[in-house]
Amino acid sequence: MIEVKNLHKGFNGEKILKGITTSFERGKTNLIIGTSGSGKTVFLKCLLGLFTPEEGSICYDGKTYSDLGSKEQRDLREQMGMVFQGSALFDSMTVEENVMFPLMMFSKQSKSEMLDRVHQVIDRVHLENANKKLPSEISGGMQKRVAIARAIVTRPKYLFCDEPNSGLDPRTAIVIDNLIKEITEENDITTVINTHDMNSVMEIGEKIIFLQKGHLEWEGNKDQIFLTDNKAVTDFVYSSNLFKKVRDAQIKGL
Ligand SMILES: Nc1ncnc2c1ncn2[C@@H]1O[C@H](COP(=O)(O)OP(=O)(O)OP(=O)(O)O)[C@@H](O)[C@H]1O
Repeated sequence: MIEVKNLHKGFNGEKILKGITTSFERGKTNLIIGTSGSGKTVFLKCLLGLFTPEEGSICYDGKTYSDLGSKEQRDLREQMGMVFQGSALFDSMTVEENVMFPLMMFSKQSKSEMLDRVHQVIDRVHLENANKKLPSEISGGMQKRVAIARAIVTRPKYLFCDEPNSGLDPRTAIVIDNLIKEITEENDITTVINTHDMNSVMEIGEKIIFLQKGHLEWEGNKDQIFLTDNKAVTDFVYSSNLFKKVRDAQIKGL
């Protein structure tokens, strides 16, 4: 579980995050949504320990990051996995080498133990026939699977995903969402996903926080989001004509 209290972060005198308090449960897919520029990526980078907040605290299963020494902070960061926007795979490395990379950096296992683990996660994301391929030889959806495999190969307690669906067709996007949700449940990971995608909200939004100009404007789950009358949230949810039409059809009883 991650507990965030009164988090403030700014740059050059401009306040970006303005006192965010929330929590993310273990074994659940937690989503951060909000309009462009609302501070979602800055928040995710604070959770990853990449940005130091000016005020407030982030507590990971009882350990408050700012209270830890540099070695303990490093140990904690090694318990975090990250799926970057656009996958961020190494072009010149095969699928297997990409997935192996974090183990080479952080693990003291033997090569054969590492390879066993790499094959285990590659199988888990259903890429068993792509081990020796380069990223350029596989589809965008498969590249996301590699990125997920690489993020979980070190058995992280915390998984952060920045727009894991970007660039995918709607059907593949849902498959990737559900893969992240299944892996989160199976491994009891605290997963936090930054997304713009209303399909993701409907599919895997077990907890959703809505940021607006650096404030936490609303929080709830995928059912509650359709019941709220918070205008900022409804403007976001119904910005798509599809959702507007579904809502109008429901109101008319169609
Ligand atoms: N390293 C930085 N230095 C200065 N300003 C920054 C930095 N990172 C982000 N910002 C500013 O913080 C604000 C929020 O940016 P952020 O990337 O968190 O928004 P976002 O909600 O993720 O937007 P989007 O959905 O478009 O990715 C923006 O005004 C941005 O310019």
